[in-house]
Amino acid sequence: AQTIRFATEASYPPFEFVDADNKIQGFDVDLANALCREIGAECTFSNQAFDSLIPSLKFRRFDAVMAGMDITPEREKQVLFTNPYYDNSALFVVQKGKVANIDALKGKRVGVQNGTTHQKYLSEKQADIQLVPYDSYQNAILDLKNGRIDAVFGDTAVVNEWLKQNPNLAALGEKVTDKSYFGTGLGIAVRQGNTELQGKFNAALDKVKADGTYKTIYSKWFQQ
Ligand SMILES: NC(=[NH2+])NCCC[C@H](N)C(=O)O
Repeated sequence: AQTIRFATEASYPPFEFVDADNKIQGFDVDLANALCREIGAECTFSNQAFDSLIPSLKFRRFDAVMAGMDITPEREKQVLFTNPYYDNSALFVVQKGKVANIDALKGKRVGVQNGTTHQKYLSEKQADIQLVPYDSYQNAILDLKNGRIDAVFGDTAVVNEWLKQNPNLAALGEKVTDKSYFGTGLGIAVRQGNTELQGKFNAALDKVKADGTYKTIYSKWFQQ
């Protein structure tokens, strides 16, 4: 069978994380495995720094990137995306009672992961916020809990997961859905020109959406 090598950055539950047995798990992994079953391919996952995913894909170290990655016009200049597989938005998280509203984040320190749409959005749209870049969102949340930073900005489903694990954290303000950063949804990236794999993924996505597999996987990982 064909082998499809996926790369991700696995500190991003519920999309992807490393479990107690050192296995990469999550919504993206379950969905990728369902797609691979449709395609009749063998799939492998490896864990990389988020900002190295697109460069490594271009260098042919992997065949596909599935990492809670937003489809953006800027990334589309470098890679080819499948149709969106998840509707995305972004949200701030703070220590409960510490920050009144998004305006109050002016001059404050906000953690983001390097290479993400969150980093780009804040640097371009919220220049008054002091950005603190992290290699992983796990480290950003640790610093938020320790009070080294004032907020973290991440994908809504991931923020909801942090809120579940940390009763002392709270969401701040409304979801951000600016189309040029977060609006188009998450996609699987393949190399420019690899329309063959893109086509297989899209056909498999249609299939798992139609036969209920997608819904089952979705309900396993996201609270309704
Ligand atoms: N696996 C991860 N750490 N993903 C971070 C994704 C963040 C954001 N959705 C982006 O595309 O830039």
